[in-house]
Amino acid sequence: MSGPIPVEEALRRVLASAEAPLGEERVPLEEAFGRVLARDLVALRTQPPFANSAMDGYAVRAVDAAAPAATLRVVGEAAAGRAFAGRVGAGEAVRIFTGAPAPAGADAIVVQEEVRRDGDRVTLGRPARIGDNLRTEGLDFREGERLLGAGRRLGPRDIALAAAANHAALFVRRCARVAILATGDELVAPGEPLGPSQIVASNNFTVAGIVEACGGVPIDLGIARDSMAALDEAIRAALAAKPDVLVTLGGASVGDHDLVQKALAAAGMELGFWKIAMRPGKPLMHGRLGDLRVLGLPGNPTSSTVCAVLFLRPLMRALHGEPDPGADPTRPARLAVDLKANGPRQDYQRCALSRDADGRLMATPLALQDSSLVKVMAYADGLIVRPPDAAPAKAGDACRVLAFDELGV
Ligand SMILES: Nc1nc2c(c(=O)[nH]1)N[C@H]1C(S)=C(S)[C@@H](COP(=O)(O)OP(=O)(O)OC[C@H]3O[C@@H](n4cnc5c(N)ncnc54)[C@H](O)[C@@H]3O)O[C@H]1N2
Ligand code: MOO
Repeated sequence: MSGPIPVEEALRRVLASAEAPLGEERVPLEEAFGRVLARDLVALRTQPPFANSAMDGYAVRAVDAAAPAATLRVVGEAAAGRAFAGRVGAGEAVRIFTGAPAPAGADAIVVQEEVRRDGDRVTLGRPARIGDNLRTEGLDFREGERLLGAGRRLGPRDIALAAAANHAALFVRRCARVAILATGDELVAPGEPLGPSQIVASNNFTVAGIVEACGGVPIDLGIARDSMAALDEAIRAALAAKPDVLVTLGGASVGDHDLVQKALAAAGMELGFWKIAMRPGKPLMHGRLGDLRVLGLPGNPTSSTVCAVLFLRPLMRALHGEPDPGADPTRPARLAVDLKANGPRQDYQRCALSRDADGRLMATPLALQDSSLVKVMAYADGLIVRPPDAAPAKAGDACRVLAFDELGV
């Protein structure tokens, strides 16, 4: 086996294993939130379909309303959903409400606060100009217009746009199914009785949450013990669940009880790579078991989380057909403290993020960086990314950070 590969190379190989986006399915609009469009969204209608009033007031002909204190005769009414059937003629006005179609002949709306009404007469407080308070047909969008591109993850405003464009259902990508298998004799589920050498499994919750944040469906395969028999059975259960991705947790390193890779190989997995030049997360494993993409995440809680953010998230974005799934997720910031030179592994330091007096993003590494610490991970705002062999850095120097809330993790 060759040595650890660089992070970029590992990401490239993980993304290559997505091959093509998952298939598409048609879902009602009510179920489209968070899904990824599989086809461009094209408007089925023009919005607004007719010129309409932006205000409650009177529809007039600007030519009649040019003189100061012009008085017009009110000949009818137009409300939202109920147009005025006639035409506004010379010296006439139509009472109109917000959203109502502009009557034929009218080319301006005078707001009601600026008129005096007396029976069927209305006297304008000031002259009107053509187009005043009118919304033109197609101001928003036109039938046939491409409104959203395939690959767009749908938020609430996108779904409103689809509704306005008269789509009752949308073609979206099938949600990636991600089976999650925790491994280790020491693990029990929260609330279960704990033996003397045991701890509570937590990584599976991080990964399941990240899967959901990426629009996927987590499939909890529970905890497998550190034996070939238990792992074989768990891998069979994983295959039966027909996931798109299998994530294993723990047992990825070199210890006598780290059997995950061996069990997967026995089940027919073709190993892609094992070990990356990064910290935490060095023993990450990637392979293929038939159609299934396998990501073996290291057991340390920080390591599994960092690997899920850096590799599982882009893999899911690729499976969902989102654009540029491997895009650099970092942004620029400044260091709040000095940092020592980095070693040969790309380093991901848990950090707090804040703004300085000038509003610049500042990154402060948290005091404890041990990869076993769940609390530090929960409290961190993000990660400072330090390239392999980075030189010592001073407070105020530029750095790159990955902000968890921006990535929804
Ligand atoms: N001789 C060496 N030892 C280790 C190396 C190495 O290169 N040589 N690498 C270290 C690094 S780096 C990491 S990371 C860990 C990863 O080891 P494994 O993936 O085999 O993980 P485990 O040994 O199963 O567990 C490590 C640690 O994490 C806890 N754990 C595991 N699963 C969960 C879970 N679902 N929820 C919460 N905590 C979990 C587990 O109890 C262990 O404490 O190996 C180093 N060793
Ligand atoms: O890579 Mo391990 O993930 O350093 O703790």
